[in-house]
Amino acid sequence: MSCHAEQELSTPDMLQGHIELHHHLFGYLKSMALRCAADLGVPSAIHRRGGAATISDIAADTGVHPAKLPHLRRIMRVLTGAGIFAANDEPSSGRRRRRDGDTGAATLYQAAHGGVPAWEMTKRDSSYNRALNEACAVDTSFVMDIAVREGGDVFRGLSSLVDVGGGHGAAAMAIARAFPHIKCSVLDLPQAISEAPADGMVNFVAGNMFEYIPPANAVFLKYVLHCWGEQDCIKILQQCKKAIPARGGGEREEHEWKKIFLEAGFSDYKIKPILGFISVIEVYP
Ligand SMILES: C[S@@+](CC[C@H](N)C(=O)[O-])C[C@H]1O[C@@H](n2cnc3c(N)ncnc32)[C@H](O)[C@@H]1O
Repeated sequence: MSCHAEQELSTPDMLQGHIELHHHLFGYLKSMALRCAADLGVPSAIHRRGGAATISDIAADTGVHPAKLPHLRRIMRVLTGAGIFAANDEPSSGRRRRRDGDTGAATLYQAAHGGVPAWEMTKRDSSYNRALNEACAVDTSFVMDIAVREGGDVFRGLSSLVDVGGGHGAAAMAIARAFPHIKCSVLDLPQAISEAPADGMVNFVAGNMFEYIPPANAVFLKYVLHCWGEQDCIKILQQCKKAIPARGGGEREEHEWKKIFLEAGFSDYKIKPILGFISVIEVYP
């Protein structure tokens, strides 16, 4: 047996490894989904409909509550991907959004933990808190080093950034390493911030993103919004918007000028350098 751990791996190899790890991590989903479909009697329901049924038909015939339709749709998508069922595109099959109220009062996590939401559990159970923060940090530092290398252009031109729900700061640190001039902060709940590594690279702020986000040129959110229903996402994004100062006058890059010119109705423009960094911009109607 051998292992490639000592070798320098290319980005595609690293990403392939990451995908394979996720396949193992979530491998149980297929068997759980299959068991769920069998317990609900989905195959018989389809059979009784002559071999083809919509998700709504299946829900009606198996007694699945209408509020759980998005969940049934996801289970069927997993099993279709696994080749157990086949799908024609239903008009609504593109909808993947989770809405507040879809799941009733509690999420699956809450149902499995006596009604306690995940971020309340991190406050109550220090070993769970540590495990979750460390797991996020390890995965995030791996992904972010690659993301910054491959798509780091989005951070160019920023002087400050706040990573909201940034945990132990792995993403903010990757950004700060690649762009040392960007003042990076992390906002997270006190139980996450209290154990974050204080290396001076990143400024940690304990708080609640529903109440206040420290001001910065840009707000970064990674693996945060997917934890929340629609209404909560809107509240978080409203706080994000408040944190980013409205843009007044200032220096702009070419693509930013281009957007303004085109939105103003001009058809084209030309930038003519004339002296050092001074240029003339011609704008054509
Ligand atoms: C799934 S983790 C993602 C962590 C990090 N962004 C990453 O990708 O590794 C979600 C984070 O949101 C934080 N969080 C949850 N509720 C929060 C709130 N009300 N205010 C600030 N952070 C919150 C959690 O503590 C946790 O660190």
